Amino acid sequence: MNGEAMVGGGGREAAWASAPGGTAPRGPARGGMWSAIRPYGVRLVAAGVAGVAAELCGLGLVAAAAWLIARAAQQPTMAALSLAIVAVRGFAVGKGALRYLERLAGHDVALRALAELRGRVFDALSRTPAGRSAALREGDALTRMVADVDAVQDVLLRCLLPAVAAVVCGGAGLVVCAVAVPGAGPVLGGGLVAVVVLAVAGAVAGGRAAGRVAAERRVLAVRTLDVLEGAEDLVVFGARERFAAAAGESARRLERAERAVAALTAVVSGAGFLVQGLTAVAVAWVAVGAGADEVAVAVAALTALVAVEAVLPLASAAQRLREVLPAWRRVGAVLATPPPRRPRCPRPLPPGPLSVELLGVRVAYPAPSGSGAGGEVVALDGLDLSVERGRRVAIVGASGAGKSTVLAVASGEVELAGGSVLLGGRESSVHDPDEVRLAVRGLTQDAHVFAGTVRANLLLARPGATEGELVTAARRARLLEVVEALPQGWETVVGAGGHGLSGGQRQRLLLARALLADPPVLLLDEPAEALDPVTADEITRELLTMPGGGTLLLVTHRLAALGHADEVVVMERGRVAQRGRHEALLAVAGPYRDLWEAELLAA
Ligand SMILES: Nc1ncnc2c1ncn2[C@@H]1O[C@H](COP(=O)(O)OP(=O)(O)OP(=O)(O)O)[C@@H](O)[C@H]1O
Repeated sequence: MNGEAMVGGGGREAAWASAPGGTAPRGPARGGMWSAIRPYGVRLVAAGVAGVAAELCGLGLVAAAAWLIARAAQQPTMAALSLAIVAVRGFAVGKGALRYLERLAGHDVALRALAELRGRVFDALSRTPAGRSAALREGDALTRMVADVDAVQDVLLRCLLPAVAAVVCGGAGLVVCAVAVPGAGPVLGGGLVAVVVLAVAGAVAGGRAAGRVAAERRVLAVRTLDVLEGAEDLVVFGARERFAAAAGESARRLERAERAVAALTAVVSGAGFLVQGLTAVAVAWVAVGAGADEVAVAVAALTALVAVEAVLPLASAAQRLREVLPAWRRVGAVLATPPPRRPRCPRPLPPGPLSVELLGVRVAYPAPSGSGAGGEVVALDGLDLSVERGRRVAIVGASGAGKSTVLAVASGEVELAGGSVLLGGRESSVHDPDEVRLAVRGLTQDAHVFAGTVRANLLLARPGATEGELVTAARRARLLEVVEALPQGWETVVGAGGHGLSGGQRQRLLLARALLADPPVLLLDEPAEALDPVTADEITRELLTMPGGGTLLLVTHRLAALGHADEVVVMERGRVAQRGRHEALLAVAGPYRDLWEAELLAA
């Protein structure tokens, strides 16, 4: 989690004044995918109408042309043909123009809806609770963001619009055919039903293959990301070939699954053309048998040909729908992430440092997928912890004891499975979540260095900071000596993720940024982790003794400087095992003394 909360859903928020319970969810309206498309409903209907009209023009063109050719063979006067000639020209021009309009309006809607949807998915991913975000932000999330969201375009352009046009045009063809030769109507009806059955059968048969394609794509995305992001580690550990081979195997499995889908598509299309030809022949045969004249026979047969052709896209639409439905559902699931709840009348936080109280807090993360553990990992198990305003408290404990989760709970970044959090004496839920996020923040383990100058990275925390404040924060974080040694000082440009800085320099920059923010509750998660022990202890001492500042919750593995902390909290398996002053804790046998002795031994 990034304590700086760079990403938020503010731009797309909707007021949910009618939500019950005094609080209202914040963010985009629920309703998932359709709510992103609904604003463009008029354009979508226009695209549908244009598509239907284009198909009808095509039908009219063939029917009028058939009539014209057959009638011309009877050598009537020119006047008897003039209307049909105009109609043929009109239908031909109309078909082209309307098809163009349909494509224009359809793609316009699809692209607008995609842009809207991408923003919403991005918002939803950014507010996904910590437990779930770990899985979502991997390669799988990348697939969802890109391929799954793109699939929505296909639902509109390749499923919905062709299906509407097919149904209307098939029905119109049936009417024209039945008017030309009444007995031919049921024959054409039979052909149309056969195509619909073929479409459904193709979609059902292709469902499993489409599911395999989607699953293989996901696996390939995750493996590709592993190979790209972990390239250096893979080379160091000599595992590059193995990982590349696994990614290659994934790509081959995807290819096989896609071939299966393509083969089925070819079979369904071939069968569709066969039905089309047979239907036209059968209609002509029935028309001749019914004693219709050659004009009616030509009109009925060619209309049947076009009507079935118009319905043929149903097969590919149904198959594509089967393929994109899982993507549609996955994006829907991401969008269904409940937005943080915001009180109807948020209470302002009191000024100055705030007290923090965690009462019976329980936090459970879903067990990592693929771990085989199933269920959940309990990170905090009924934790009670109160920190008075302005106090500087160190939180220590073995790895996995729940220290970082305590910080995430205090800043409201993680969902509680039980208990409550009080800030400044009031339930934190009565405050605006954005205000809480600004008031309770600092340095998290996965804080990010942005591409830009060192100065810009620091000012991100407090754009209005003076040069003096900048220098003080940098000095406290031992960043000043780093800045002075850089070629362009504060204006030195660093790459995304701190590229161009050493691990320790990056850590100092992130700490300086957190100190510059100077919030009412400062959270620092292992701020000196990447530094040598002497500097780490110096910085810890500085953080615990610096004048001013807010309430401090400092997670650390270094105990040497904790004599300066107002209190040390020792955590074990999601609970507070011990708490008190450093000296008092050392005086009794217990986990703190064990940690201390382990540190001495390591030193
Ligand atoms: N996103 C997550 N998904 C699943 N489990 C998680 C997640 N984050 C933390 N956990 C689990 O919750 C427990 C507490 O994690 P936490 O990060 O709070 O421990 P910690 O004391 O800060 O550890 P460390 O000192 O190693 O940073 C651990 O068992 C961890 O595996």
